Amino acid sequence: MGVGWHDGPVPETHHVDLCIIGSGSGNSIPDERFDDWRIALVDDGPHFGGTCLNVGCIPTKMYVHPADLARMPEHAAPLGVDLTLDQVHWDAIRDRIFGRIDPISAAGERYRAESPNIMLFRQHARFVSDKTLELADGTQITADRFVLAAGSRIRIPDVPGLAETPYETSDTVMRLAELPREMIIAGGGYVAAEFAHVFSAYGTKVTVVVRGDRLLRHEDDDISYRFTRLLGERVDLRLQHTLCSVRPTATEAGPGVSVEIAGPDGTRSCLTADVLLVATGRIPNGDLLDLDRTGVAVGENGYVEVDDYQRTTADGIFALGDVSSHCQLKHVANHEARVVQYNLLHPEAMMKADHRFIPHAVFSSPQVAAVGLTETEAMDRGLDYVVGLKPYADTAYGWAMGETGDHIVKLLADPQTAQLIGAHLIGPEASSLIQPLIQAMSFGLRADELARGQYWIHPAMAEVIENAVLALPLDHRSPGNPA
Ligand SMILES: Cc1cc2nc3c(=O)[nH]c(=O)nc-3n(C[C@H](O)[C@H](O)[C@H](O)COP(=O)(O)OP(=O)(O)OC[C@H]3O[C@@H](n4cnc5c(N)ncnc54)[C@H](O)[C@@H]3O)c2cc1C
Ligand SMILES: NC(=O)c1ccc[n+]([C@@H]2O[C@H](COP(=O)([O-])OP(=O)(O)OC[C@H]3O[C@@H](n4cnc5c(N)ncnc54)[C@H](O)[C@@H]3O)[C@@H](O)[C@H]2O)c1
Repeated sequence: MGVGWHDGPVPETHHVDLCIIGSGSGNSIPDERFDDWRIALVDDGPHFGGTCLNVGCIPTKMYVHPADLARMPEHAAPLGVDLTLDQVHWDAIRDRIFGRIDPISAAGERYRAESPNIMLFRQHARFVSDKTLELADGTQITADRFVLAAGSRIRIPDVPGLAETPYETSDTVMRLAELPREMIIAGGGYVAAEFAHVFSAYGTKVTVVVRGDRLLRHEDDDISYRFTRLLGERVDLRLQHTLCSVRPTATEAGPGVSVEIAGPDGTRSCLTADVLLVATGRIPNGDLLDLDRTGVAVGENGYVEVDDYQRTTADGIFALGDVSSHCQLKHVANHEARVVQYNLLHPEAMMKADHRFIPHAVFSSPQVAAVGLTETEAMDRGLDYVVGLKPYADTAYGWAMGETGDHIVKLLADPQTAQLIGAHLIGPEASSLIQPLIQAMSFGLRADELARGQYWIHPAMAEVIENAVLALPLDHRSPGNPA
């Protein structure tokens, strides 16, 4: 049986047409067009269906919506409406979310297990030789084609004491038995921004420890500094602080954590809480697959290298999603899964993935959404660009909502071609409002056409997009159009 990494009886061997590693986005590949393919689907996760469904996009946003509701009294009071938040029922929120998600995951697993042409293996897999995969129980799978959809896992920082201290991650924090009274969040990215909103809205006292001078440092400066200031009004932000050490504590109230942090001048201080949430990024899972044994090259920071067709450096092996994409976003993994699916079915006429305009959104409060270049990136590239900026407060719907000027839409455009090159939003419904801007960039619509070539419903919130486009110093006259 060759180079096994297990002890035990002689294992089984299977040959299939296609082997998919990862039941997240990889699971969307087999449809009825693959009914005459023999397929092996391998996943080692505790829940079938990958990150987005079980511990990612879907449950987090199901936590965000009740958090937005819990903040309604704050939003309503300045408008003359007194609301009171009586209580947040953590167990009811949690059980609604997982009462919905867990059966979907289980049904998905059952469906695949019962599919006549699919063998489902719920084990860890790694390559032992060219196009030969070995599972934890020693089963070997050879395949004509492989799809690596193995995702990413949480990066745990090397902090003294952390390994000996109970802590939470995004994989675990959503299933806590009780709402924490106090929480320390380490990190200043997506996960920190979203959970700081969720838990503080539910009533947890949240402290966020961030290495840099702001959260969401990859956003445009006008957005990230604004977001940091606004979140700082609701939670205790320790900017420019590093984690020195962590240790478990026990008080009358129960077990907890003590975290020593150091500020920019080296001054040390101590934070305590009942829960520590580590939110310091994710690393791709390629390193756990022994990819060198099958000729798959791994590039910078451990991401599997792929070409425009999602092909790895090994013939017949494709990769998609977090294992190969620096973006680590579900809509990117979904797009790439569609590309891989097409290319498996059409090997003679493959299609390319489209990575030109990848948007993202942070579902915090306020929401943040962006696509394209930040102003700093445009400057660094030496591009000629113009800026259009509009506060929500300058639009009729902004007046209705009592907007004060904190929330903005900022656009960058090329003054020669009038093409948008970047869009950055912070404010209500940013994740939805950005869509016409993504559309304009994707289809090459000029900014002046976008503003004046269609009706914008008055006085809807989307007028802030229209007005931001009109604020770009371009010639917006376009005869014969609705406006
Ligand atoms: C808290 C959180 C919130 C998020 N929110 C959003 C959001 O709002 N919007 C958004 O676009 N993205 C969001 N994301 C990111 C998104 O979830 C991921 O980009 C996406 O799920 C990645 O999909 P994938 O198919 O590449 O990998 P996954 O869905 O992670 O699937 C990989 C699967 O492969 C299995 N696996 C890995 N290695 C092996 C192996 N060697 N053998 C067997 N099985 C293996 C894993 O167990 C896993 O089930 C969020 C992520 C997190 C953590
Ligand atoms: N709305 C969304 O689309 C969404 C939501 C959540 C997560 N995600 C995805 O999940 C990924 C993981 O999210 P995340 O917030 O964990 O990662 P992130 O990359 O967004 O942020 C990581 C943060 O941790 C900090 N950090 C890294 N190492 C550290 C260390 N040793 N000590 C202290 N701080 C450290 C970084 O400076 C950064 O602030 C994201 O990259 C994103 O793609 C997306």
